[in-house]
Amino acid sequence: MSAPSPWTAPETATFLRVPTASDDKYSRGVVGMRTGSEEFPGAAVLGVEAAWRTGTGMVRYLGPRRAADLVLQRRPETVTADGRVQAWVVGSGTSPATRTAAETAAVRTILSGDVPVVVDAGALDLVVAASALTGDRAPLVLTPHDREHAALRDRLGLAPDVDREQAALETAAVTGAVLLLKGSTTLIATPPGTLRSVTAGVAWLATAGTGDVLAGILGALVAGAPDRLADAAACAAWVHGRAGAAASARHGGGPLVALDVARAVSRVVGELVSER
Ligand SMILES: NC(=O)C1=CN([C@@H]2O[C@H](COP(=O)(O)OP(=O)(O)OC[C@H]3O[C@@H](n4cnc5c(N)ncnc54)[C@H](OP(=O)(O)O)[C@@H]3O)[C@@H](O)[C@H]2O)[C@@H](O)CC1
Ligand SMILES: Nc1ncnc2c1ncn2[C@@H]1O[C@H](COP(=O)(O)OP(=O)(O)O)[C@@H](O)[C@H]1O
Repeated sequence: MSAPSPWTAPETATFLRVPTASDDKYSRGVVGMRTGSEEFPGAAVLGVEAAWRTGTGMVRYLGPRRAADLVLQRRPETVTADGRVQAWVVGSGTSPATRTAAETAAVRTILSGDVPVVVDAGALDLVVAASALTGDRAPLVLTPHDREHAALRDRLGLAPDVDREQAALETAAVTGAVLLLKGSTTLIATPPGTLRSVTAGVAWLATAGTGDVLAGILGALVAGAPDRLADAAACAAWVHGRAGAAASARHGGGPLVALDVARAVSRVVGELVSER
């Protein structure tokens, strides 16, 4: 296996879409988010803020009342009515232990649809091996951190203690999904066997909620380019990393909080696209 190839700033800049005179909110892509719960309502706010800040035509948020109220308080632009979307984000701020049967059914319907889905945190338990599928399934990007990846592999019957890069490629191949494996080095593995790495971040990103922000960034990018999941994943990780660095730099290189990272995304995107 060859070493992963590093994803670069110029690749990120080229990937990012800038609206033109002929765009409207729908042509730019709409991201739908089923995130947050009574337990973790803040994750909904973080992901929605990040999606808006990445640049998207619309964010639809569908979640528990308390989370929806908090989302609207922070971002009244958000649409809380169901409707057509070009990408879904599911699972951030949810837990299989407390997920209702109705929510499980709703997420399963999304997973078996044809719109691409970012599957994070508490929805990863609903991902099955591609070989176990009897019908169609949406194109997926899975976004576990290392512990969530280990749990996913365990459930899929894959060996523990495999080299991280090799394991990422194997999980992608077995699930048929793009795998974005979070960490100080984030890996993006694809089912056919490509492997990219992203090290754009800072260690201050090791704080609660930054993964929820990443899922929002990725959802927005997928909605704008639903046929380029692996590039969207690498681009999201890169933008997230730089936003983390920018958020820390605003505080003298000190600690950041997840909402700072989401807020910094607009500037990171702006600077990248103005340089191309
Ligand atoms: N603001 C929000 O709404 C936020 C919401 N969030 C949402 O939370 C959900 C769960 O995500 P997660 O990554 O925390 O879950 P997970 O991998 O299962 O980790 C649990 C593991 O950690 C360990 N552990 C726990 N406490 C520990 C300690 N003090 N010191 C050391 N270890 C400790 C614990 O070990 P144990 O206690 O069992 O020994 C277990 O192994 C998810 O939906 C996410 O989106 C987050 O993004 C945060 C911000
Ligand atoms: N030491 C680190 N250096 C750089 N980035 C990190 C580090 N630790 C975590 N990150 C990044 O921060 C994010 C953490 O996500 P996650 O573990 O899902 O947190 P949460 O569940 O609290 O939102 C990921 O994007 C990860 O790549």
